[in-house]
Amino acid sequence: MPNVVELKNINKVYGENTPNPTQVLFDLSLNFEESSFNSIIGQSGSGKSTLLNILGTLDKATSGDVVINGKKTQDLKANELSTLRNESIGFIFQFHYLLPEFTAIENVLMPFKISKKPITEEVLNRANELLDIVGLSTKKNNLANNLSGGQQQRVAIARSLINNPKIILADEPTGNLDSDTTEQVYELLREINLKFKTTFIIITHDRHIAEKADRIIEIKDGRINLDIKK
Ligand SMILES: Nc1ncnc2c1ncn2[C@@H]1O[C@H](COP(=O)(O)OP(=O)(O)OP(=O)(O)O)[C@@H](O)[C@H]1O
Repeated sequence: MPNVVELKNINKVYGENTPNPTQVLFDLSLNFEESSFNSIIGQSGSGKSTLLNILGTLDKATSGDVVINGKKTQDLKANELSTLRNESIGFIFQFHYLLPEFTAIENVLMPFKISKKPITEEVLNRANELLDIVGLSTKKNNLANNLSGGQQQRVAIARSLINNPKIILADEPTGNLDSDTTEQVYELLREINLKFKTTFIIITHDRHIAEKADRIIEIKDGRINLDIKK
């Protein structure tokens, strides 16, 4: 399978021009194949979120290259970068950031509303299909506020898929959920991975969950400590 994301010699220094710069990523290189299901583990403070933010072009590396879908992101202008991000990458966070006063389906459609893109019948059908896939077809019109934590995270998963991204980046997507719901949400992510061939890169502190991925990458002190492909 071709690579969908490539990181080449990534260094990240926070507070570069301050008296106390801190380097948190060291010459890190990683490739992720199309349709792969990857987990990233590592101790608190090892650099996982920093890495994911750089992968998702939400943050810039101090040096090194990030290539997404064959495009070197450093060469892109801010608007080109946000287009690439919107079209290619979906994000799932520990805290789902749903809008509580909007319904499930309105939240799924929110990326379109925010970017003021027209909600065509095709988009609406996709939102409905995604809510079916995440098991919420009967809750489409419920306010996000009135859904359980697991259901809200399912809405966030559906929302991350509305643009049909090639890549989903997830930072502790089940960090907030009990263990049964965690299992269910992971099963769901795997199902989506197989159905849509979406590449998943998931940070988790849960080793048991990490073991379910095709590949486990452990970050330690800003470097790759383990890279196990099954
Ligand atoms: N904006 C920032 N400015 C300065 N230092 C930062 C910033 N963000 C993160 N750091 C530092 O960089 C290091 C790596 O942080 P990061 O959040 O990437 O780790 P992590 O592995 O995701 O941790 P956790 O599992 O606790 O979320 C930490 O020492 C953190 O304090």
